[in-house]
Amino acid sequence: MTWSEQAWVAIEPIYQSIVAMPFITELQEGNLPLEKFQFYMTQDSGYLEHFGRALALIGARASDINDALAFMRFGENAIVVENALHASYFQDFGIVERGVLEPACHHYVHYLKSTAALDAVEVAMAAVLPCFWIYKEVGNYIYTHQRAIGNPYQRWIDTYAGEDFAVSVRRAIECCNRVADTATDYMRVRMIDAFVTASRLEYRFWDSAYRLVRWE
Ligand SMILES: Cc1ncc(CO)c(N)n1
Repeated sequence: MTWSEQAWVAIEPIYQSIVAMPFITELQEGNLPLEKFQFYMTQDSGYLEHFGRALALIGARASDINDALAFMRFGENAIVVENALHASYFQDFGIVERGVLEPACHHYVHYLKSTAALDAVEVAMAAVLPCFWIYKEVGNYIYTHQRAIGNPYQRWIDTYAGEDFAVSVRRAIECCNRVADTATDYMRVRMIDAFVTASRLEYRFWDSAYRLVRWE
């Protein structure tokens, strides 16, 4: 089994709980309450900025020059997408400002930034992989299961179900497999742990948006 196949087996139960969660089923049906989507969007805007910074840092730390370039581009892209959110989605969905990072988002971005800065670069690459891979799978899942015509959230679905995003996802998976090939067993296990942790944080991110969890 490749490292990525092993990693996906480890998160399969988390992935199954994600696609069953009300945030996802209602997004798919187009009946997710606006307030919950607005909460998600503001948090995702903050998330993407910091995710972009973490990716650029991983790029700076990557040993292979092509991996460095790939991660720097991923980082740039995350921030470009953040700008697009600000420019269009914020207006479309009546969001005035981003606001503070609420607990789930705060936890996730700081986990990614500290892992990118202080852990082995292989572990950092594995920690950011769910952000690519789970979104791709969830985007495809919603796209194939949707029935609603005129879903207000269609553009969001199309972004993550689209081929442009798929290319980045394949590249990120390939990179993790390559570094895992020459890593020690201990390092491969730590990479899996990071992949599982970030997947749990993806679950939390959606769940907290659905429940509108804010700082006390
Ligand atoms: C929380 C989260 N994870 C992953 C992505 C996809 O890059 C996103 N936009 N938001």
